[in-house]
Amino acid sequence: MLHQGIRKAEKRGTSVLVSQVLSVAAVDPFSFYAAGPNKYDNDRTFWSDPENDTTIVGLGCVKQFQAYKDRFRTIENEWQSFLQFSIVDGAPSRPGVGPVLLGGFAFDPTAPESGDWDHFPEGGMVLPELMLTSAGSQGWLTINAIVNEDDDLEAVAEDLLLKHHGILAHSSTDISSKVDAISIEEIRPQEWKETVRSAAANIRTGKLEKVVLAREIRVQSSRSFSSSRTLMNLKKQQSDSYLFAFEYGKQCFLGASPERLVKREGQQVYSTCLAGSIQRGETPETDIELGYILLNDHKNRIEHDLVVQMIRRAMEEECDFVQVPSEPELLKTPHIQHLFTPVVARAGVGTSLLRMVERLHPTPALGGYPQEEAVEEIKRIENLDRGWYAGPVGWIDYQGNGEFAVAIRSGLLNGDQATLYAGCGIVADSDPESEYEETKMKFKPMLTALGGNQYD
Ligand SMILES: C=C(O[C@@H]1C=C(C(=O)O)C=C[C@H]1O)C(=O)O
Ligand SMILES: [Mg+2]
Repeated sequence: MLHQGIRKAEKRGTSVLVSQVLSVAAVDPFSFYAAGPNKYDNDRTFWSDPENDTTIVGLGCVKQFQAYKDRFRTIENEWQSFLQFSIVDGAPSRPGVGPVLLGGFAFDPTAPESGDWDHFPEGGMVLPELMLTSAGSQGWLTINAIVNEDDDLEAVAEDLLLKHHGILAHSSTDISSKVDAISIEEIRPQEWKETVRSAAANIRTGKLEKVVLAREIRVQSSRSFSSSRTLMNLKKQQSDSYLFAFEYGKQCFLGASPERLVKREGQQVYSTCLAGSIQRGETPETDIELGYILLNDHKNRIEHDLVVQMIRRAMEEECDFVQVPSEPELLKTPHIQHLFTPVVARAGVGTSLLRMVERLHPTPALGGYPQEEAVEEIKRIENLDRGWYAGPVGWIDYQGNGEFAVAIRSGLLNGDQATLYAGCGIVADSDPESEYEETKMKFKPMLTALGGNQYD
């Protein structure tokens, strides 16, 4: 394959991607991720979906796709032209194997920056050097190399072998899920409640119907946080969520989000409307009762219905046969239950996964309604650098399949410190105190994974 790649590079006068896929016995994705840092210092990516259909772990990076202006289209176009000169060998016809980009996008590239997210691009997706895709008992290893016309075949092959040797056999010592003592610092909670109060008042008099306001907390640990340990804990504790992790330098942004933005598999397109929240009950009876209250709560239904309305319209513009149930159901995660409406459609001619991401982001579940006014309002009043929080994170393969979730229930790990983010949908009759309690619930998945539940 490498040989063919170099010949193709000679013929075209350009560099060529050679992507070799090997079928491997079941490999534990967490050990694979944890084995990474020795050879792939701080350049790892992780993705898994709630159904465990596709878990993808990327180590290293052979090419970065980064963009600020028109970031979704730019990356899409660059990916497409890059793929024109590629050789893919051994790939089964299944999504997420072979050349795959993994990455994410900032919530709002035009928002002022605090410096916290300096290592993260406004839009950044990486093509890993070594990638594991696993699905049940099956696994595939994709090895990507970019070759040039004057490359020496043997040297390239040897280099690849040396680097990848031992990764699969490596058994990591870093994956015990033990957590350390942590302390939590809230950042201006009173000021946040005041912002919520005035945002709700503005909604009652203005043309904005909903705005999502987020806040952050800082967590300090007695030793450095480990992204592999945190991912392992999230996997155990939040098995019905998407897990994601993206390393940039010494920082790692990771989380367990219950919210799909959009998925594409062949011609099928899936999206999710998720908004409206209530706590879990302590007994099965109170849990059912709380679910019933949520399903019938006027304020939460407004929060939710605005999301359905917007997603339905966007899907109808880009797709055919859009199906949206008329009533929401409940989606229960260990710390919180939500109103949930799934959306299914068939891809329209000329649309693509990243085009759908662009069209949908930010939905009123993360921005507000109407979209543009809400994003402006967030910039004006929120006083938080969201960075990648609430932005789209996910993957796209060389055939256009892939999936993006919205990066909520997440945090930025930075040595022995972490910043966690949570927000909620503010509508006309939002009460600051109960919205504050709602954000507390939304911090719990990450807090529990990082250091046990000490936030009551
Ligand atoms: C913004 C977040 O969550 C969003 C807001 C919700 C709400 O306000 O009810 C529910 C689910 C999410 O769409 C978050 O978790 O940070
Ligand atoms: Mg809410």
